[in-house]
Amino acid sequence: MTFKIGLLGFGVVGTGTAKILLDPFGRHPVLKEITIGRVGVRSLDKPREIELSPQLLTTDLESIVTDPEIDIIVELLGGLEPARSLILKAIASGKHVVTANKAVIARFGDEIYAKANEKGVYVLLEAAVGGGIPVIKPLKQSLGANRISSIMGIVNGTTNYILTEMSQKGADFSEVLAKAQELGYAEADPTADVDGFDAADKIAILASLGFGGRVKREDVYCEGIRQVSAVDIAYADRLGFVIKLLAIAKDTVKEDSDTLELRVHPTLVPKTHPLANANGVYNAILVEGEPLGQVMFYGPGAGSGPTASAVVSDVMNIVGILKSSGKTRELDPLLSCIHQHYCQIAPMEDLSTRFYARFLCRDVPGVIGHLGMAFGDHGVSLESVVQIGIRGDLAEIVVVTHDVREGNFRSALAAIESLEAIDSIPSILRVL
Ligand SMILES: NC(=O)C1=CN([C@@H]2O[C@H](COP(=O)(O)OP(=O)(O)OC[C@H]3O[C@@H](n4cnc5c(N)ncnc54)[C@H](OP(=O)(O)O)[C@@H]3O)[C@@H](O)[C@H]2O)C=CC1
Ligand SMILES: N[C@@H](CC=O)C(=O)O
Ligand code: NA
Repeated sequence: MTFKIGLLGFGVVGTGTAKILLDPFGRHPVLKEITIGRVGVRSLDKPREIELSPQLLTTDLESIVTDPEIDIIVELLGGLEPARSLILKAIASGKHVVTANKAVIARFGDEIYAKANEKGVYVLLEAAVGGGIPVIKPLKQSLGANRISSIMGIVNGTTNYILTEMSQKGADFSEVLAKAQELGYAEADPTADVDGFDAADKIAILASLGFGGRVKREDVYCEGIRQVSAVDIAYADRLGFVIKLLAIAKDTVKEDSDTLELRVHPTLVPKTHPLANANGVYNAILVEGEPLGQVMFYGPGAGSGPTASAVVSDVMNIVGILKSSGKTRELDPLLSCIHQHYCQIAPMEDLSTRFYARFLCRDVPGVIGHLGMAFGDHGVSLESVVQIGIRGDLAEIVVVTHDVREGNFRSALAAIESLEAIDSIPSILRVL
């Protein structure tokens, strides 16, 4: 039996996917039954890493998703359109879909899965989060017996690569970003990586799987890494932390409500924490549930081969189902998506966390006292106050707070900003 896939996109991940499919020796035998039927690209003239028969390549992507010969559509275009419309057309034509496109799923997942369920087809997305790390399928299947209380991790390879190079080699932000683009880690528009949008897409997807409800993408609070400076990386290091872009989804069960914290931001992570040692393009996702406790998924979060590994595993899963149960059976509820309700998201001002803040102060007597008083007035207690340096004619003061309600911390900052001794507050970061 042979199963034909229609590949939409033949870039970094599309090429990696074709490489695996064209070289099945030593891999799972089911791969020998999968062939590439058509490949959709934007430009037919572009030089390609792999030579495919020219008849396979087309710029008419619609003809691929409606081709009766194709069993599975693999969407590796990126971006919102035409990816969304092509996925919907593929579903309407009765095709199963595999996608690596977190941007589309995080925004249009409800529409896509509603149509897929109506049509009785699968839409699998292992490559969309954590690249090559198996995390979607474990969340859907292997961890299904648990009550998940938190999912927290490093889910963007590009920014982790940038932060690692900055902190370990003192590298310059834009040079490292260019290198990440060269290595095929970054999105077509790297703003999605740098400003945290890609990580926000991914945590929206993970939260939906872990907490069993739909998540509106716009509900994810999101800060990127642009404001992380070499100065803060160095202070963090002295204080025993590394700075990581964390994506966090946490159940905050209170007496009368069950809400989720949902956020992406650079975070000071204690060097002893398991997430602190995921460096470079590696991702790490720490899931906590009852009764399991903690489990961590770790591995390459981006790049051609690792991401293609996840794409092809999804294709194989669908082929396995098609081989064993034919095309007419009901969808497996552990592989499909059946959520109906939307998760309630807690407002950021109610978040309780530690903060790191760096102040530039006029070196007048008693400035630390003024800072301490302003914090105290708003119920913010300080874990450490470190007056470390002099920058020009200004004193640089770094504080780390105890856990504090974000709303209180922001009110304290507003009061501090108006103090005569305060020149500016160049950085505010959360601490794990
Ligand atoms: N790169 C990575 O490490 C990872 C990527 N992903 C996701 O995988 C997907 C693909 O990413 P990646 O391979 O890096 O992207 P690339 O930019 O390398 O490749 C995109 C491919 O899609 C084709 N394409 C894009 N738009 C159109 C269009 N409008 N019409 C026809 N063809 C089009 C391009 O054609 P042409 O070649 O002619 O330009 C190219 O072949 C994205 O959703 C990304 O988020 C997920 C995990 C990791
Ligand atoms: N641009 C993304 C690619 C994988 O999802 C990243 O850097 O993680
Ligand atoms: Na994955």
